[in-house]
Amino acid sequence: MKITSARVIVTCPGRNFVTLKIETDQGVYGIGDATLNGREKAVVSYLEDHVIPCLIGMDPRNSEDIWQYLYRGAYWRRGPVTMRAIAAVDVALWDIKAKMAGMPLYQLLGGRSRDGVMVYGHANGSDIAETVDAVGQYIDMGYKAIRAQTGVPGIKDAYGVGRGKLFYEPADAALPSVTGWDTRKALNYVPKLFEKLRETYGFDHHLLHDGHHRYSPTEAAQLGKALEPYSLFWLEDVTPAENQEAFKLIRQHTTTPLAVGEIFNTIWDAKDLIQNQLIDYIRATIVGAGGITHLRRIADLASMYQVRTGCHGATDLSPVTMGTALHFDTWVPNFGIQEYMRHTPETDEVFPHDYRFEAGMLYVGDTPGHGVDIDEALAAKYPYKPAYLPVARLEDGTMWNW
Ligand SMILES: O=C(O)C(=O)C[C@H](O)[C@H](O)CO
Ligand SMILES: [Mg+2]
Repeated sequence: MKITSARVIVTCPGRNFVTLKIETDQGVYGIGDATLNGREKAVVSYLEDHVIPCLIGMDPRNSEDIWQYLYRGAYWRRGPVTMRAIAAVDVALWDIKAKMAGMPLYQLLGGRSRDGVMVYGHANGSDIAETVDAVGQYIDMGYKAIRAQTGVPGIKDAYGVGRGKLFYEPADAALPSVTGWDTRKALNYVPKLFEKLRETYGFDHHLLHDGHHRYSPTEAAQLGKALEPYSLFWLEDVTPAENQEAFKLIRQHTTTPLAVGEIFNTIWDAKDLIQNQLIDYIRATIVGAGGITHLRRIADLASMYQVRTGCHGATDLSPVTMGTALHFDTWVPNFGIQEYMRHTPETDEVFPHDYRFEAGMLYVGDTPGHGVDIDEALAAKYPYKPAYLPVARLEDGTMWNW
């Protein structure tokens, strides 16, 4: 069996997506997501100029060997561009393998470990009152777990406050828009949001919050401690994770569970955090961390330390990643939760899929493969539009982490 062609499809049905389609001499094809929000074209070039020429003629059944070929063979290992390109190839090859076997992908991974996948949605508002309402709407839709982000008085365009009710779409401008940050103001305000949420809705739902890499380790510890009475499911990316040692300090001071890893590319980014039991949830996902082949290694390492999975699932991860993640989540023994930001109806039309939401859970279908396709004719109607993620500055102009 041979790979006969591989093509990159770029489409913007409301936001940009990069998709790889691999075709074979047996008429079976596979689809993989390669979207890197705000830097999409870098992955397009990596795939078209440096990966696809090597793939033609290879046996698509050898997905492990092809993964190693692309990872070791590049010599320049890791990084978001390389690992997204590898992920796209890997997912397309698993899709082909599962289609050839006539099975849904989760069967090839080891079958079902659960009936459905608990997801969390994104509630946000410009202040506490609006955010409390938004959380209520998610509860009414049946969600069991909800991430809550609020605007903070005195902070311009605080992280996580969206333009739409059901999703947050930060990549919104042809050049990066400038947002603000003020740690003191956030530290004073965010605990009040969770106090109000628990007062209003009680303790039956899981609540989550994303610090989005903004706090220092000491400030992160303060926030974790202040949130303890409200029993969060997790506090995410509360400090940047390049320096994994920093989490030791946070851990000494708070029992609020910690989640990290949506920007991780490989097991090496997560290794010390996991082995030192400095986090509770690992957020690495299919498209970010080299596809199924690599993510399952991260999950296996995590399982030894009782760290559970919590795959990233923002709107910049295409339905192909969402569908594939759901197969992974349906199988992975140490599953924790899956993020689920709804895509626009236009995106759902371009990427027909068989997963479905019901009562706070997502369920995979039994279509052979990962169950997500691309309508190429429709995709062609939505040309690429440059869109950057914002940047963040402190009040005095100092550049901060967005
Ligand atoms: O979903 C989350 O937790 C995020 O932090 C979303 C990110 O800001 C988004 O994926 C960036 O592209
Ligand atoms: Mg996040």
